Amino acid sequence: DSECGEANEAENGSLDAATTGLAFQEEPEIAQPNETAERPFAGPAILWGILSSEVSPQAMNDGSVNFPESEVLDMDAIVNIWLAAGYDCQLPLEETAASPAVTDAMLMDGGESMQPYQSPVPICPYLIKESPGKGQGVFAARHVVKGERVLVDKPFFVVTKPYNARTVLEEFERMPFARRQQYMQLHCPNRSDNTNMIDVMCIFEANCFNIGSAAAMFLTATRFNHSCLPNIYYSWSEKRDEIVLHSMTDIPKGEEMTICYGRAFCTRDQRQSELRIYNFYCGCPACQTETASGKASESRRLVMKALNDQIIMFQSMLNEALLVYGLQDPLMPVLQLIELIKEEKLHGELMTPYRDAADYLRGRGNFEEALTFAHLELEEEVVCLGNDSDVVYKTIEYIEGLEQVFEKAKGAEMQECEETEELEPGALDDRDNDPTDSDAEIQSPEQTHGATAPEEQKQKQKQNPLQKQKSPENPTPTSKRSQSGRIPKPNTSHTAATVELGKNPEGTRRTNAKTPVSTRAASTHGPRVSVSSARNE
Ligand SMILES: C[S@@+](CC[C@H](N)C(=O)[O-])C[C@H]1O[C@@H](n2cnc3c(N)ncnc32)[C@H](O)[C@@H]1O
Repeated sequence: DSECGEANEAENGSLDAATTGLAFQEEPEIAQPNETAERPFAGPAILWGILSSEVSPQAMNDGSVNFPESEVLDMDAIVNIWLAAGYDCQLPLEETAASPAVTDAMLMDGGESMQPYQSPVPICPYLIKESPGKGQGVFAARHVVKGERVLVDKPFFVVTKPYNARTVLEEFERMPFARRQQYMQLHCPNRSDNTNMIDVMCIFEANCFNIGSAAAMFLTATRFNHSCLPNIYYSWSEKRDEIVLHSMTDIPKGEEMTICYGRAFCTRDQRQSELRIYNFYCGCPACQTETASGKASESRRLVMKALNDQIIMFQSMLNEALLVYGLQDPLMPVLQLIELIKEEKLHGELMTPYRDAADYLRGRGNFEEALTFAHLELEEEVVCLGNDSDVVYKTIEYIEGLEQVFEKAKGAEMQECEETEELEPGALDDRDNDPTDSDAEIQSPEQTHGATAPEEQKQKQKQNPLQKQKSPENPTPTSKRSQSGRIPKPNTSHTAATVELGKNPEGTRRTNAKTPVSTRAASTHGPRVSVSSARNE
């Protein structure tokens, strides 16, 4: 039996050739594992121990095994041995160490000191077992800390999109027999007794992940069940050709680890309808709308959806259009969305609005607050994607860019202050009292977009020669308090800011694409994968 423990009901190899037009070649049985192999050790060490009998159990146990560079293991052999031996991660496990974090060093050298990800506890954090009413599921085999890399999985079956039954079956047919066996052992919500072709498609639909231009299946990642309040974030690394799963919160030993198959910013009915293709009804706390907490979640998500739509609309509008229509400050829905996401504990959804806030503030010339949000984004990314992620590198670059413009702006302001002081001693004091200079003051939308009409702005500048129009090209530091020259520490209580739509340095990242791929993060932190029917894309 395989790790899933699920009987392979279908008769492998008997795919109906007459129906599919595909020949189905029998291949030799998979290799049996070493009967004498013990199983007191975890993960790769077990496999390496099986394949290399010279390693002492003690060395494997205390982590002193050095896997020789020359020993490149054949992944197929590993998987077959692993599965045939029935190994999983049900091991005596220790409690845990600290969560990975963004270090000052990482920020100081622009990411050069970033190391390959290392698990705080070198013991497999999960086990796969029956999850009542859901088939198999993945559970915490020990206490898992926030930000741990729970799993890295390579696809074993990939079909280019758009796919159809024929292309899926053709790819299926190309796989070696042992792989087809593994495929057939994956979860099939409606397994038929004799029509394997239908089972192949049913398994595909229930288990495939969108990975950019393709849909892919994984042996272990597919075992994660869904929750609308997930504790695991998954991302697809194009470069490394693997799916990476991280814990978004601390997960106590024994708790199920879940991912979100669909969109987060929508109502229960919308979510349930999107999940229909997986043939189950989600009973997570957010879907139990008859309870008080379910009701609260439902109202939050309704507002989140509205805010998200509003942000998408703002991002597609030009500054001028916002001014003409006198629409509200576009930062406000972003800040509200951030607060609701935090209340709802949808941690994986924070990265995009944090960047949105940073972009808006940067566009406004408020670099200090932009930096604060960029740091918050970075922290979330390290938790959800790992400190070796390309996205993290890019965010560090973004922060560096922001720091540079911030420094430049401070230099310009200092120079201007000096010049003005020479001309008009005492002008600085006036400036400090000038109400138009407060970056921490909230202004109403009318104040932002109405009262600061070009004529009036000119007038203000006349009155106050120190105040420049805030724009990325002609930036003005936010206040004298922000001139410490240090990277501001993240501060979540943001009340600031009059902003205008800034130029998003990475282009428009929000999409309204009809896809179950969650929210707008797709192109920011993506390609974001989703267990979903790739045909929807
Ligand atoms: C990708 S698989 C997940 C692993 C699967 N449970 C297994 O046994 O391998 C998706 C299937 O798991 C089941 N499932 C996932 N999340 C569920 C949930 N929250 N409640 C009930 N069933 C769920 C559904 O049958 C769905 O089609």
